[in-house]
Amino acid sequence: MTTTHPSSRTQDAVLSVRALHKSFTLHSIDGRIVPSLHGVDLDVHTGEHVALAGPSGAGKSSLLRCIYRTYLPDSGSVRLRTAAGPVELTTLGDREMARLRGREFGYVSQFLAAPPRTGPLEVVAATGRRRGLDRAEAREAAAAALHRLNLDETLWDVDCGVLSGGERQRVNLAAGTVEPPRLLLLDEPVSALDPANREAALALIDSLAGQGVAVLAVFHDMDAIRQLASRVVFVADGRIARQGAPAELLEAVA
Ligand SMILES: Nc1ncnc2c1ncn2[C@@H]1O[C@H](COP(=O)(O)OP(=O)(O)OP(=O)(O)O)[C@@H](O)[C@H]1O
Repeated sequence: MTTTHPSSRTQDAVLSVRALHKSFTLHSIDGRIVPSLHGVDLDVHTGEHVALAGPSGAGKSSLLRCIYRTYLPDSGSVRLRTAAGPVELTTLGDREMARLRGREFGYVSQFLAAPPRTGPLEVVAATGRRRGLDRAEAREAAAAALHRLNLDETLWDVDCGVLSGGERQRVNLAAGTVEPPRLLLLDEPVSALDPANREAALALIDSLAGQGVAVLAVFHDMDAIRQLASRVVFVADGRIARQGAPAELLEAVA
């Protein structure tokens, strides 16, 4: 078991997080401070699949959100290697951040955010277009992703708002992985899926490393971590407690 991963080389990391701190102020409860992250350091490299594990409330989702800047960290650095070179995300302007989110990195949350009266094919194809595909290519790639995740074709033009939780999760994952960016952040991407659909989703996620994508994913499911991860990072109380190969680390915490 290691506390510092041997391949932590900042220079060629796709993602480099340093000394990241985040706390929340609950203004409705006398300004109570809820600590969330305490100085997280993490590198993720091309083709690596890093799984974030740890107890509920440990700070795993907060870490993903601080990287994607859904949450603004209190301090620290989040550096993304882009086509134009390394970019510091914590201080980036909103317009440039929106551009990078479209093309350079993606975040698959547990919840599907789709415009009203929009069907799965359109939602997934729209992400493909933002990632540089033309209209026809985007529809083709979207159809392939939805097929791969076994979403029944009769649902492809149905308002996403009426889909079941598992169907929405598959649409979300299809959108996240279509024409995948260099870094994908996944927050419990298979939590609502039945066994057959879960296997299809895990296979899709597993294929990303071969396409040169770096994946940073939160999983509660230890079997999924064993199946997919090249490294597991165990988060506890807002800190990285341990990290290493899944076989050694999961055995140690079992
Ligand atoms: N928007 C928020 N406002 C206030 N506190 C928050 C907010 N988001 C997260 N927290 C707090 O930060 C801490 C870490 O939460 P986080 O969701 O990151 O944990 P987690 O490890 O992802 O948990 P889980 O596995 O249950 O999803 C928790 O104490 C949580 O209550």
